[in-house]
Amino acid sequence: MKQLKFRNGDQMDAIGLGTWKSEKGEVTKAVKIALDNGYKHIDCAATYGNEAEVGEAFNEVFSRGEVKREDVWITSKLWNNAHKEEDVIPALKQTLKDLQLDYLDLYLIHWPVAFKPDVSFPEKAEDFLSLDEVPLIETWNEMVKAREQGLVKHIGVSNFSIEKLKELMEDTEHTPEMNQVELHPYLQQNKLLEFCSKHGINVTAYSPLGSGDRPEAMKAADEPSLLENPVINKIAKKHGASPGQILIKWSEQRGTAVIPKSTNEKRIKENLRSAGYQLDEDDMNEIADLDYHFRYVNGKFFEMEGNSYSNIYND
Ligand SMILES: NC(=O)C1=CN([C@@H]2O[C@H](COP(=O)(O)OP(=O)(O)OC[C@H]3O[C@@H](n4cnc5c(N)ncnc54)[C@H](OP(=O)(O)O)[C@@H]3O)[C@@H](O)[C@H]2O)C=CC1
Ligand SMILES: O=C1CO[C@H](CO)[C@@H](O)[C@@H]1O
Repeated sequence: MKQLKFRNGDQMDAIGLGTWKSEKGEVTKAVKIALDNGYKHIDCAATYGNEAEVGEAFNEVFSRGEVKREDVWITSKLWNNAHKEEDVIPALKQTLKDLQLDYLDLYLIHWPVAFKPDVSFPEKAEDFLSLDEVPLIETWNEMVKAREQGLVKHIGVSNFSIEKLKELMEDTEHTPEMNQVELHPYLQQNKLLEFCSKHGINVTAYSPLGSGDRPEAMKAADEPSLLENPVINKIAKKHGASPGQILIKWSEQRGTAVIPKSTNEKRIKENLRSAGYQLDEDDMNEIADLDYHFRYVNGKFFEMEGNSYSNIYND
């Protein structure tokens, strides 16, 4: 499997396990299966509501001693209601407590969007704070402090467009080390990848399989299926792989990290085995033609009449 290199020489396994929508009753088992079967990279977030259950798996596996904490890359994310200076490190400490860890490998600002501290998920325009009220640099400076204090090894962002990255980088000498964004054959993010590569920012691909288990309210009526795409299925047949494995391999082969979510034992194992395939030039060219600029996780749920957020992705 490919490794992503960080500026200080640290390395991260390209394929990790996602945990959004993994039910509390299932996620402990899923993370244990992953770690016992060779995963060395787990993606978490406070807003997934299951960090305590993920932490039970870490505690059990690390105390058994076969897999060591220092051999696993653990990412989590600062939720949008803790962007204020005084809220960032307390939110991180809560995540560390829930995950039963002393440090994270990577901590990300989840979105370039801020909510009021008592809002978990916004329902109306008044639930938001504008980026004039809580500038991203205020939040970022606390992320830098968290890294200086050793609470996290690396810091980065998520759902940041090129414009948002540029704005932040104008205000700081501490360039983000990671941008985690939606990325798959229907949203290939070529310009963003080029920008990130130029500035030494690693990229992680989220929703690589099309996020089929998202809440219905987040789905468009006529959205295209990645797993059922005929080109992906033809390439899968050619290699004796599953369509999911081709989608995961495609991201890994392009040099990004990729974090498919599963709580199913067979698919957890199958997804890690994606690394063993190799896509040839014809496969890569055919997949390159599928870039429809289509988003499954549409930031429109943060764009409300009367708030200051519009066109979050600068599409
Ligand atoms: N930073 C951000 O804003 C975001 C980050 N993320 C992160 O990325 C992760 C992955 O994205 P996510 O949106 O969950 O969706 P994915 O694209 O990973 O799709 C998950 C769905 O695919 C199914 N699945 C898993 N493996 C296979 C397979 N081999 N073949 C067929 N179906 C499969 C899962 O079902 P089953 O569990 O039954 O296998 C589930 O229904 C998240 O869990 C989260 O960690 C996601 C969205 C936003
Ligand atoms: O990671 C994510 C998944 O869940 C959230 C929605 O509830 C998204 O905002 C976010 O991007």
